[in-house]
Amino acid sequence: MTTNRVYKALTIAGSDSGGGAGIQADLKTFQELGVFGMSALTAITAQNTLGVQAVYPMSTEAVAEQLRSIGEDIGTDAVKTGMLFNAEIIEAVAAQIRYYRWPNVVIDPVMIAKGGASLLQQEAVQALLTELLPLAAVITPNILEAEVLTGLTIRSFEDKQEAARKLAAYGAKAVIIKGGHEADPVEAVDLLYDGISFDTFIGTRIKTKNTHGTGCTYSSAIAAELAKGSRLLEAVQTAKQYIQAAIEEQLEIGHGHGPTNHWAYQRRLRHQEQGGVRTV
Ligand SMILES: Nc1ncnc2c1ncn2[C@@H]1O[C@H](COP(=O)(O)OP(=O)(O)O)[C@@H](O)[C@H]1O
Ligand SMILES: Cc1ncc(COP(=O)(O)OP(=O)(O)O)c(N)n1
Repeated sequence: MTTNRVYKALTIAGSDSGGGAGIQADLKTFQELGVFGMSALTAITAQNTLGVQAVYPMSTEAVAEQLRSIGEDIGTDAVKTGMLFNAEIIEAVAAQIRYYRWPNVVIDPVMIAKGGASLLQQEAVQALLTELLPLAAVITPNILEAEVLTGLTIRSFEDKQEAARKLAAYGAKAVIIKGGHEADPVEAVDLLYDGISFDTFIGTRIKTKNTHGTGCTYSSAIAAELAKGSRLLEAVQTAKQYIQAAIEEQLEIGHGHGPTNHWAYQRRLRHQEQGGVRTV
């Protein structure tokens, strides 16, 4: 009997009852990319495609205890953090990551949901910068999050480069400034800085309102690929392909901003393997 090596990834994030973002999006992404997914819940949100109706944060004890359960028994090959909500949870998460020396920490600095609900208290920004960034293999802010974290106004490519350098100075090994919210009607461009040089990842911009959970999905895909042993550049390349497929093959779910499609990426790979012959 042969036993295959199982790669594991842990998401530390909030629950989205509508299934589009948060822990639900993260676990779907891990599964699709062939990684065993685990979770530690930081908050429960009552949420759907129309917005966030309520937020119920977990106690720091509950968050720390979930992480201990994983650390004492299972371990992980990568960690992704999403909604962390307050400074106390951030400190508890950082302490456990340090204690268990978990590798491949991907930080998605979730702040505000699409409808405007706050998923991170303003006073927690400093804790994110000083406690979590030094542990990060990569941090993946969108433009607004990069502005809040750096205090810069980001308008140009040079602004994005400056923001990335500033975030790397906090100790993050790499920074990706995502371009999903930019005005470019043709391309969605993400900028990667690894502390030495810059790379861009270019996707075709899809005109759609169904982009709920794109940031969660993208950062989880990076974490899953790192868990399997990919280098950061390859991991981001795969994540970009995953998110492109997940946005392009839209799902019509709910009445607002619909979710990403987690079936799309593997379907495309199968299609390519079959020499372009599409099976239903
Ligand atoms: N309309 C779109 N078309 C193609 N790619 C997109 C679109 N919107 C976002 N993306 C991509 O999805 C990923 C997540 O980015 P973004 O939406 O900016 O994150 P967030 O959900 O954190 O705001 C990035 O790779 C970004 O370029
Ligand atoms: C529980 C929870 N976590 C994170 C988010 C934000 O997800 P994101 O991928 O940034 O997508 P939008 O909120 O922009 O749709 C969330 N909404 N809920």
